[in-house]
Amino acid sequence: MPAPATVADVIVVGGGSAGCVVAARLSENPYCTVVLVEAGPPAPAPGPVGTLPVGPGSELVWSYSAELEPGIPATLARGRVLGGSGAVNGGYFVRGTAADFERWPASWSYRAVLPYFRRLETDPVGERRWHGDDGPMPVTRTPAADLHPVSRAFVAAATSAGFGYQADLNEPDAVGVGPVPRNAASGLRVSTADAYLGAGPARPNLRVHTGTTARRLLFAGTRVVGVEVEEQGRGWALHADRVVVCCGAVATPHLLMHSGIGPAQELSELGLDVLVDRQGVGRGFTDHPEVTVGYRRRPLPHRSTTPLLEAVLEAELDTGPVELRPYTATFGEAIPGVSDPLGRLGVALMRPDSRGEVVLRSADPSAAPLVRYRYLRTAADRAGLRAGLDLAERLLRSDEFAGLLDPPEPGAAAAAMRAGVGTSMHLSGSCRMGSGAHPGDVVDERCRVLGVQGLWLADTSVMPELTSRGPHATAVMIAERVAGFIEM
Ligand SMILES: Cc1cc2nc3c(=O)[nH]c(=O)nc-3n(C[C@H](O)[C@H](O)[C@H](O)COP(=O)(O)OP(=O)(O)OC[C@H]3O[C@@H](n4cnc5c(N)ncnc54)[C@H](O)[C@@H]3O)c2cc1C
Repeated sequence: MPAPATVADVIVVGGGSAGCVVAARLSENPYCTVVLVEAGPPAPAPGPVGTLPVGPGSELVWSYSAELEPGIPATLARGRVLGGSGAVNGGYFVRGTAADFERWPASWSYRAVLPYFRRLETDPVGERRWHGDDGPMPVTRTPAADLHPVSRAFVAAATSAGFGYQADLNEPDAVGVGPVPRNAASGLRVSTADAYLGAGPARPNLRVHTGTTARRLLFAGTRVVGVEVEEQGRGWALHADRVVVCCGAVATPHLLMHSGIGPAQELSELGLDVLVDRQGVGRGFTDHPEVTVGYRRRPLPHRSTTPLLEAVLEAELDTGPVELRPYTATFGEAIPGVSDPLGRLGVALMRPDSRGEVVLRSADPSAAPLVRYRYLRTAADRAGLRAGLDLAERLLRSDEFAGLLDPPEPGAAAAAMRAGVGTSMHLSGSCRMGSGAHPGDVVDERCRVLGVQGLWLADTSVMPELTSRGPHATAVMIAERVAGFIEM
């Protein structure tokens, strides 16, 4: 017997990095009733930002089948817990740059989004005109004196190689090497569930349903009227005439397609009814391909008061085309269930040309889609990544690293490239924002789904171009902004 239907002013589907923000901001209005639906469990107690609970068997992630290049399979993790991917991620919290937002519609210029970046954070570092003093997300950096020896050697090697030192990587045009801003406090990761929902007393006008999975959006004609959900095997309905989908860049296009919004031919071939033919749903996403140069570490004389695993990534180098990430822990130390004894310097291509797609494999909404990356399809992408790997090899062989590691053999960069590409897990842009004139546009500049009424998207799926930094801080900014568009 189905449970009774529930009615609210707004339903937010997906309680991840963005969804928690949207639900919290909308429910600041006591006259607006909000229901937040999250498939995963409630937020766990904040854990050390240097440990990522995403390894095999983790109960806090969705595992998707992915194909990075034709014939190169991979498993892709995304957060499945209140707080979403931001509750399990590496804690690097770097904004997109001013140049990144020049590639977005003019209404999302850096000038337009800066107030939302400031509103979401408390960051005592840097010039006040760029930063917020009283926002929910704490932003911290490892002090220079406490840097892990690997981070310290990396900063010294990069500056000796001619790269500028950048104390605040969240300045609008920041490039160079410097400490990584993190969404962490006292070494513990702070997700948006912690920062926006955990703080303060529960609000009577906000109901949070964890362990509840949205299967389909419900429509009357082309107006959204609610969401069909499943909780412990029972299906029931939630009703509202405003729905905000925040399921992340894989699950948002999946939910839209199962609701009849997507490439008509693909939906019809699976026997799904087509409500609106939108070619861009699931198509054209980008992510930062990453290849690491591995090395054998020597025993490290880490004498700071900072615990060794407080942060996996304390410092980084942004050159523009690539980002170099000197991980301070092996992946075996950082990810429970993973076995990898090598130290690693990651190299990620930050403005790749190659585009991927999220493809339905079944008409059953509980069946996971396939994520096809099509990484490194262009010569420019391959050359850009290769140049970054050569730089990584050079830095690791520099004097600054002497004594910390066995320098990689000459040719390590080429060998790393041959060994195959990995992913930064920054998948974005699978339901891109635009004017509506382009067949690939899925939402307008206020993030309303084109062709239907009452439906918004607010997560990394809407990014028209992936930022040249990790997307987490930008996801929170998008959520802050979209909440303002919906306010009752
Ligand atoms: C392992 C890992 C490490 C990363 N490290 C970094 C990093 O250090 N820095 C950085 O900038 N970025 C990082 N990222 C990327 C970043 O965390 C994400 O891009 C960002 O958190 C995405 O936010 P979102 O709101 O779009 O989606 P998510 O945070 O993924 O939220 C989506 C939510 O929707 C829920 N959901 C999905 N489908 C349904 C459904 N049908 N019904 C109900 N609920 C549903 C999910 O369970 C999830 O909670 C990392 C990602 C991963 C996976």
